[in-house]
Amino acid sequence: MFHIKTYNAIANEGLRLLDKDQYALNLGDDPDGIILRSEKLHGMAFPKSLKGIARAGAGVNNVPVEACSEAGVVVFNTPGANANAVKEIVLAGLIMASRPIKEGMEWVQTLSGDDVEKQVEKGKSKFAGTEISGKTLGIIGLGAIGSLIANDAYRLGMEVIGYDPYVSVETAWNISRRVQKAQSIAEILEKADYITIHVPVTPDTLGMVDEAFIEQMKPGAVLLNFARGELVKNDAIIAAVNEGKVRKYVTDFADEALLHNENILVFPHLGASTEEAEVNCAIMAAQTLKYFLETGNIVNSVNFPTVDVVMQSPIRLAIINKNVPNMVGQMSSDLAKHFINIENIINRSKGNYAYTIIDITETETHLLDQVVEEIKQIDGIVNIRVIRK
Ligand SMILES: NC(=O)c1ccc[n+]([C@@H]2O[C@H](COP(=O)([O-])OP(=O)(O)OC[C@H]3O[C@@H](n4cnc5c(N)ncnc54)[C@H](O)[C@@H]3O)[C@@H](O)[C@H]2O)c1
Ligand SMILES: O=C(O)[C@H](O)COP(=O)(O)O
Repeated sequence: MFHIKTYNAIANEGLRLLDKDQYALNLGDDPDGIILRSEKLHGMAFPKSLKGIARAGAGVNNVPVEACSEAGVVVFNTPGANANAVKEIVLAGLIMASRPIKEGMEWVQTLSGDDVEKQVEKGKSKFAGTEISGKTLGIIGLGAIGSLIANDAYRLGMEVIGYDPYVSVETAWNISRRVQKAQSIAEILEKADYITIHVPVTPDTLGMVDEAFIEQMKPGAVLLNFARGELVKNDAIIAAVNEGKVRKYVTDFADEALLHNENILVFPHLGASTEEAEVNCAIMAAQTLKYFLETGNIVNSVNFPTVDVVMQSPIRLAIINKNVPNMVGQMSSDLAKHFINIENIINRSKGNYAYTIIDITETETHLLDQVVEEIKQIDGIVNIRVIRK
């Protein structure tokens, strides 16, 4: 029986993939796996039982990924599962920044009398706006979300220019050839009337929108941030909006300092909050975690390499080890010493850690226990799991 702890509202369509005879949800304090959305796990003491954390969503900055690697906990996310939802809200943000739709709708609710129609026609000129068609959209980060926005904004008549020095080959194939590729962020800032950011928070991107960034923007440009609040220095953007240097700031990340400013549109972190995205994310998170717990195979992990091998042998050893020389050699010689036959072995690394899968022939329990103990003693082994077919 695997124990799974959930945080936040995880759609049932995902949770019901965890069959009741094999999985217990939110029982006890020793989970094998966690499924969560934006709950912050920083500072959490990991129980020894914990093997994997699945983020039903894209951003993993709420999970202490480095500490998870050290503890041998595999962290997963759900690439692309909520990208369409974010794309649609960004398109809404682009239009809301261009036309005072919300203000106009609020105003019309204040009217009364049998000449409402006449009042509307008289007063509506206060709510005229501009169109996005013909304007230039600069996109920073052309991953799952940025690439969808690029294609649709082009279809809506915008000139689109994107910047992403690490874009994946798969995503690059899906981006329209009409989308121009910028060589630098400066090129985006120089040309774009609207700028939208779709990068993760990393030490490189933290606070990337600062005074120097804003200084390079076209006067009166609009900034949209549906990626993370930490990417933008709030003091800098508030000052720029108040001076009129930035026409509107549209963000999905609330902060008291951003509220009650008519030129800052704050959404309550709604980017991924659609029925479809919540279901997609929950299903992908549950499937990925289940696959890992049951087979040891790793897909969609942010801290360990992809290792996806059909299990044909009766016993699999799934080992997390430091990425240092001679690990595989030492594990193999421990097995050889006991005449245990290796049928398949794979070792892949990512950064400072590696993942090794060793499929072996049927082995008596006492012998298996002994060799597992020996492998555990090798300097650099973080943890080892025995999975039976
Ligand atoms: N508002 C929401 O509800 C919501 C929903 C989903 C994702 N997000 C946020 O959006 C981010 C992006 O999501 P995604 O699904 O597109 O992720 P993704 O991994 O598919 O794409 C991120 C892209 O950013 C690029 N990148 C990384 N560093 C960069 C840099 N310094 N300059 C330019 N490009 C850089 C990567 O190469 C990648 O192509 C997530 O990390 C998350 O923080 C927010
Ligand atoms: O990174 C993400 O996927 C989003 O920020 C979604 O967050 P949520 O699952 O809390 O809505």
